[in-house]
Amino acid sequence: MSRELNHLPAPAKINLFLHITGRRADGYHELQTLFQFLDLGDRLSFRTTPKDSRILLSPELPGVPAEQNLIVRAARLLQQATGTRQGAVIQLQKRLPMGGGLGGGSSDAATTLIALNRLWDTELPLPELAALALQLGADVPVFVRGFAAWAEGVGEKLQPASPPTPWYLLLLPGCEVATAAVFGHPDLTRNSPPVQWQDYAEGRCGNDCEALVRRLYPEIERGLSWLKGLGRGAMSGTGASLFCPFESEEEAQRALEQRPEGMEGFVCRGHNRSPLHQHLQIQTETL
Ligand SMILES: C[C@@](CO)(OP(=O)(O)O)[C@H](O)COP(=O)(O)OP(=O)(O)OC[C@H]1O[C@@H](n2ccc(N)nc2=O)[C@H](O)[C@@H]1O
Ligand SMILES: Nc1ncnc2c1ncn2[C@@H]1O[C@H](COP(=O)(O)OP(=O)(O)O)[C@@H](O)[C@H]1O
Repeated sequence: MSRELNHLPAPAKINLFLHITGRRADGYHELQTLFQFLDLGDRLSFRTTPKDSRILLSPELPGVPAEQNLIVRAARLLQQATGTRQGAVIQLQKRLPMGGGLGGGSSDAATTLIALNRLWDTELPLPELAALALQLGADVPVFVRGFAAWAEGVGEKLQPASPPTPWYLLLLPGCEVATAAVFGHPDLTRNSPPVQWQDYAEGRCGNDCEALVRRLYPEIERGLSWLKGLGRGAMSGTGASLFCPFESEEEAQRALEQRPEGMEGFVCRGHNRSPLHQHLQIQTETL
């Protein structure tokens, strides 16, 4: 019999700081970062097809053929790992900008792994799902685990963390930044000394991609210099999304109304437990 899960959240993440501490022999970069979730994201609906193993996704994303979409790749990976012959019909409501440093594609993939693992009764434990997730991208495991985390390695070594959960103004300068292009740039800072939690707590951590990305993208420079005039404005991941914490929703809302012309913005809240895990009542703290 066909089973369904509808309107599941695929939340955005932000990197509260991002340091690049080295480069591995395979070209991937060693990071230190602090991930937090936002109550803003894509939505996904799933219906299983017990007698048809195809994975059907609609709508297709512009410029991303279905077989390259992380949702379809996640579903196929779970089929391969478990040997299930079931398929699924998946609907995507895309809200997060692509290449926005908010991890939208990675979060879609994680929501797919968690939803289909439940609907297909394949029952892989979360740590095993997180190991599969890493094959899809460095950012996918944190969305599977579902707790805000201090991350090291390429982003897969995760320690639960409880940073403050302020309101944020999220500002979208409207450009797409390719993660691979930033990591491949000769001018990127790649030798930050390792830091500890105390360094973050005392304001000594930033985003090592920021100087380069500001130089390459004038719109990001414009948005970030405006946000830094308001408070602790920062860039998420390799860009392009920008954020600034506020003590109240009203303050964030007032800032939103004065945002630079031509830029989209949202007021949202930071969460140390993923909205997906809250929605499905997955016990993250027992991991
Ligand atoms: C930088 C971060 C920080 O959260 O986020 P985004 O800006 O993409 O959101 C992530 O580590 C991104 O993770 P993710 O977007 O999953 O990256 P992947 O698909 O694994 O990698 C894309 C490309 O970036 C480079 N890459 C990625 C991660 C890493 N630690 N070192 C790298 O050098 C590689 O060239 C890789 O081919
Ligand atoms: N479901 C998906 N949603 C968004 N992007 C996807 C998806 N599947 C594959 N991609 C590809 O991954 C790239 C990075 O997407 P995204 O995760 O949104 O940005 P970022 O890694 O900067 O946070 C996109 O430009 C797109 O080519």
